[in-house]
Amino acid sequence: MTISIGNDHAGTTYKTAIQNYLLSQSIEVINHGTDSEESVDYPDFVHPVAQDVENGTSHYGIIICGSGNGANMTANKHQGVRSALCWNTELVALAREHNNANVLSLPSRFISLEEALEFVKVFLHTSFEGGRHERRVDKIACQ
Ligand SMILES: O=C(CO)[C@H](O)[C@H](O)[C@H](O)COP(=O)(O)O
Repeated sequence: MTISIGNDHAGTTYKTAIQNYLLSQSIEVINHGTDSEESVDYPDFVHPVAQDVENGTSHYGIIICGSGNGANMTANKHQGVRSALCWNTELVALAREHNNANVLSLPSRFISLEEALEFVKVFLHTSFEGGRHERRVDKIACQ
């Protein structure tokens, strides 16, 4: 499995920890995020993640900014990307089960690092339920 990851300065610490966790699970990581805490603009680091998911280079994306909103908005501009902003484990599970989310957006200034790592685990280990949800997810894309 390959995961693309992107973050702004608010997400650097969390990104590094998540990246280390993914590598420990033998998951390939493409790091598009900044590795510095110097102020940057989140779209510059999120569009490449969404492009990877859009074109099939990566199975999933993980994006991190302070509130998670800017990163989420950016990712969802891409066709075929379903990015979910999550701040508890139930939302993460539902994003996979009901929405077949392929990008997880994390608000680093509103969740602990332990929560962020737990959310990543839940995201990766929860399957799409299909059925009635498949019809709805199919209707998300603009014709
Ligand atoms: O884009 C965001 C909000 O939607 C992110 O939370 C950014 O990380 C945040 O805006 C950065 O804020 P800063 O005051 O420039 O550190």
